[in-house]
Amino acid sequence: MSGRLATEYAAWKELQQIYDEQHASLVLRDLFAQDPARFSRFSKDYTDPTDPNTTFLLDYSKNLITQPILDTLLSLVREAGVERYRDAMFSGGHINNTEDRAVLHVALRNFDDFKIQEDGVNQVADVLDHMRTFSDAVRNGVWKGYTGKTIDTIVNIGIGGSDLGPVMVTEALKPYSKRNLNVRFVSNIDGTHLAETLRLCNPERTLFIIASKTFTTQETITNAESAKAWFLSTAKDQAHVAKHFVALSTNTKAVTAFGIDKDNMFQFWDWVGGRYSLWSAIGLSIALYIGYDNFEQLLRGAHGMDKHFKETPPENNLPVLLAVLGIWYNDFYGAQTHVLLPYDQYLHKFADYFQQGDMESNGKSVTKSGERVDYQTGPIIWGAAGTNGQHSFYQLLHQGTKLVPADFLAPCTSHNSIGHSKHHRILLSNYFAQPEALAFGKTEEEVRKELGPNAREEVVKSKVFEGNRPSNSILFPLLTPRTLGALIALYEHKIFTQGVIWGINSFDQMGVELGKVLAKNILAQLNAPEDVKGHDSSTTGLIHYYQKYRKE
Ligand SMILES: O=P(O)(O)OC[C@H]1O[C@](O)(CO)[C@@H](O)[C@@H]1O
Repeated sequence: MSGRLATEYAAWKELQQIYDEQHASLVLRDLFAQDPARFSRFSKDYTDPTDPNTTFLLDYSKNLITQPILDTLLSLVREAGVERYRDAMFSGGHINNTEDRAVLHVALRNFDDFKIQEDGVNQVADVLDHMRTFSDAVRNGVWKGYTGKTIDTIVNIGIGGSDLGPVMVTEALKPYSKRNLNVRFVSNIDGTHLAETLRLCNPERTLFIIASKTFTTQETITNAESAKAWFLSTAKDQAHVAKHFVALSTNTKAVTAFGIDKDNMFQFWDWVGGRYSLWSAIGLSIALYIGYDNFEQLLRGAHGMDKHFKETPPENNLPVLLAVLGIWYNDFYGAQTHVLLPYDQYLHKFADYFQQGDMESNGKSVTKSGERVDYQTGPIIWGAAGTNGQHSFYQLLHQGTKLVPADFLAPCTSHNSIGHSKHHRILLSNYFAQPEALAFGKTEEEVRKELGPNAREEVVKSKVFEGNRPSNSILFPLLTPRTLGALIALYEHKIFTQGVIWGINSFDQMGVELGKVLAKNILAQLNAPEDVKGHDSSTTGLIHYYQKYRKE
């Protein structure tokens, strides 16, 4: 167990010194002017080691780095033992030290390549087989509802990692779906989410997937109970539940207590973290929606990236490069956030997904050995699909006072070539233009030249773009299941690498517990004003106000 403070590393101290001495002179305009080979120096073509057709380009030349800075960042990787930790993860080491668990989402997409020893790993193939058989049966119409009709709607009930991955991937891979099968997601405990979804469902033709690793999550279990009540209000007979409810969980006892047949349960294991679980049985809604073969392609794409991450030295290792660039801004430039900007409508949930993936993993302030960090850890992740973001928050990205490192992602070819790809050409012209504008800006001199000698001073100043705002660009031929798998795994391993450098445990989520406990206590006090006890005056006042105005 490492858990060393990152500030103790020699490379960290060196980076601080480099930042102090050089940051004022790290100007992208100059760096590009000085080095005509900057793009080829700081970009990499990725080719899946298991499939030459899965490729993408990572251009990281528009970052505030020089080769010596990058070398020092990579020394930090070596000093922090990233490679050792990576190997420990891949071999089933209990790197989730607070919960004493292995971290083996890589075993879910391994296809017998890496040798991994851990209970349950030898069952992965069986669960995948179960998923294949079941999803084929539903998609082919062999699996029927209680009145003999085929299934036309899947409703996944789950939250957090049991929701966000399937939501993101089913949106991203919509072109691969069988269009006569709808997939819907209910996550929020707010009854509106379930009610509005059920309005769109026919109980005779709806399959509910109850997705919960623990099968104790209040939101999911409450939504599942209400969905079952809704179903039984039409189906009447409890025996019909078996044809319309399946469970994805590690908790067999709770699943059977809920009334779901053991045969209709898809198993996974405690070494699969919720936010890393879309590759497991939690991906059943994905397999149902896009077909098992496409789901397997997604897994294979992720496996290719796993192999790259495991076998490539840091200087050519794409997740490692993204990780250290993030650290450079987060810890030395003081950037608080990182924005994900996919120029692909199908990826419109990508940032939402990695909000949990990154922030639940690296939003920690003590090291693995329990020491308070004296530096910044995980950034705030946010974003939106281009070009919508441009008409919303890009003003701040270009001219605001905050530094927001950005990742731009786009496919060279769209799945929808309407207008002879006119839309896509316009979209991509923006994808190319925005990082350029962020990096190189527009000088006062350029503005004056453009506006002429009579321009008002305040107008001139307002039109200046300082530039020097860093970004990465990721460009891929087409958004396929395999490419998406690779991209997700790229970011997963970036998060892993950063967590190791910061010395934190990226695989627990203690920070979500306190609110849950307080809510449970408050729920028992909501009936009468005299029950409201043990709170501060603000919380008490808020609950009293609610009690005065609520209607059942
Ligand atoms: O799958 P479960 O056990 O219902 O948990 C759902 C989510 O709740 C959390 O534990 C906390 O938000 C997440 O890590 C997890 O993805």
